[in-house]
Amino acid sequence: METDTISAISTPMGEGAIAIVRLSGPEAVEIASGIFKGKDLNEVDSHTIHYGKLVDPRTDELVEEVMVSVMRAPKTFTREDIVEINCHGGMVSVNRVLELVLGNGARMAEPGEFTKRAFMNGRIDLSQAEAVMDLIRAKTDRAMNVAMKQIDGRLSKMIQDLRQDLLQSLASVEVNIDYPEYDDVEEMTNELMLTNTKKVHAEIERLLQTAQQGKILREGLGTAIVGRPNVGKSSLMNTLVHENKAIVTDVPGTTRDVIEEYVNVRGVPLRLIDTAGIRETEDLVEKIGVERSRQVLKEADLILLVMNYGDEITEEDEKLFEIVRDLDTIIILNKTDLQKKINTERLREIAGDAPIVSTSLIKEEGIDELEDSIKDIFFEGELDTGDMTYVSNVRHIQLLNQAKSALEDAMNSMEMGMPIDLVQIDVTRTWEILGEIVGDTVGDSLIDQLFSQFCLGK
Ligand SMILES: Nc1nc2c(c(=O)[nH]1)N(C=O)[C@@H](CNc1ccc(C(=O)N[C@@H](CCC(=O)O)C(=O)O)cc1)CN2
Ligand SMILES: Nc1nc2c(ncn2[C@@H]2O[C@H](COP(=O)(O)OP(=O)(O)OP(=O)(O)O)[C@@H](O)[C@H]2O)c(=O)[nH]1
Ligand SMILES: [Mg+2]
Repeated sequence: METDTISAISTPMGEGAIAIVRLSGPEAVEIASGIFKGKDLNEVDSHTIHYGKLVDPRTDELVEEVMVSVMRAPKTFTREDIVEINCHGGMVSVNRVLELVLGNGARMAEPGEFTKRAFMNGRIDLSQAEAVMDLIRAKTDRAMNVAMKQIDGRLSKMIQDLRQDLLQSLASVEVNIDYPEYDDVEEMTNELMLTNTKKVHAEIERLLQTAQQGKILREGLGTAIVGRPNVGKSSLMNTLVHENKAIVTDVPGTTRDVIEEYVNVRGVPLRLIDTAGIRETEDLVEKIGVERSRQVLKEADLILLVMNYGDEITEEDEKLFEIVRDLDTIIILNKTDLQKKINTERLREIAGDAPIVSTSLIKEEGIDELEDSIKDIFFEGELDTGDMTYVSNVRHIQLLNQAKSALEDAMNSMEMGMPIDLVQIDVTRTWEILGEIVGDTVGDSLIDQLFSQFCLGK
């Protein structure tokens, strides 16, 4: 248990209706009581909220009018005593309250220190703590659902079950080493070890398969809108986000900067990127234009390549098609309300396997079809029930990959008939690596580093 009492502003910096200064630690109630006028907070029931005024005990000066919640350990977020001071949500007011608390025995909390205490005191494990952060950063409903399930401990339970399986086979090896005279024990041990490692290996592979989708759910499917100037890229952006985010004019070259927006299309979280049209100016086209879009294209998970129905296919278009050849691409044939000038046979040829969707953004036609094909690309036809456990955290993915290869070492050793104690080493290593995901076998420096990425006051 930590001995000091920490405090921080737990609401966003800025003007708001209410702001919260949170305290956690053994002195939390005592400190709050010392600056609170109204009643003795030491005497109130746990999980109750109280109206009163804050005064500076040294000067007797009135500081703020507040509501104070008192929550006693262990049934709290940190498992320590927690006091939350709800003050008027102004920058000056909330900072004054924080200063008052810090001047009366609390220490300024480090970023993520409340959640770190919840972890240290065993209320949540490391992957759950990380999910708290993911939840805050979630940009879409789906990303939030993934985080919520992880907070709920689903991934943790799966990992702990796998570790339990490994531990069981390790234990049986110990029995075998203790009683080497029983031949059948040795056989059973090897048998059990092999089935267990295979089972755990398969499960890790399955989890890793969810990782790609999980990462996209968390960060959004990076979707670049590209095409020549004036084809309707910004119009497409605005249509998909249902808002006029990007400026649309009939002047080619309207969009100068890359514009990013998060949007949910049929349950697929997209991070939409509107790019500047590739200009036809001779050297710019060759160098900066193509280079810049190449850069955006390289980082994108999905390309929306917009073409003009009322215009011929140009050299720039052909170049763009070459660049996107091996990427997930949807061709959007826009401005179908115009007189047809595009050679659709040629378009079909250069499009390769990419689906072509015809739209008239100005007439709001073809948008349903476009949304459908985005969904199809993401789910590749099969819609999941949303009941899966996703791995979405880069650190977890790395550890799962390490665990997988350690298990493969163990399986290879067994197949080659190596002594069981060699196998034991790899299986133990796997058990430890999996332990790092939930935080059972991690070092202090990693823990400090992880929590330091959290928000202040969390
Ligand atoms: N005002 C306020 N709102 C908040 C939080 C907070 O700290 N303060 N939270 C902070 O992030 C989130 C809620 N998360 C919480 C998670 C666990 C416990 C907690 O007390 N858990 C106890 C059991 C509680 C009970 O069953 O009565 C425990 O697990 O032991 C509290 C808040 C979101 N809203
Ligand atoms: N006729 C017609 N005009 C359209 C359609 N979609 C967009 N436009 C018009 O085409 C012009 C260019 O649209 P933008 O969305 O700004 O095109 P852009 O590709 O972002 O252009 P840059 O940013 O300059 O590269 C605007 O005047 C739009 O109103 C369409 O389906 N049919
Ligand atoms: Mg534009």
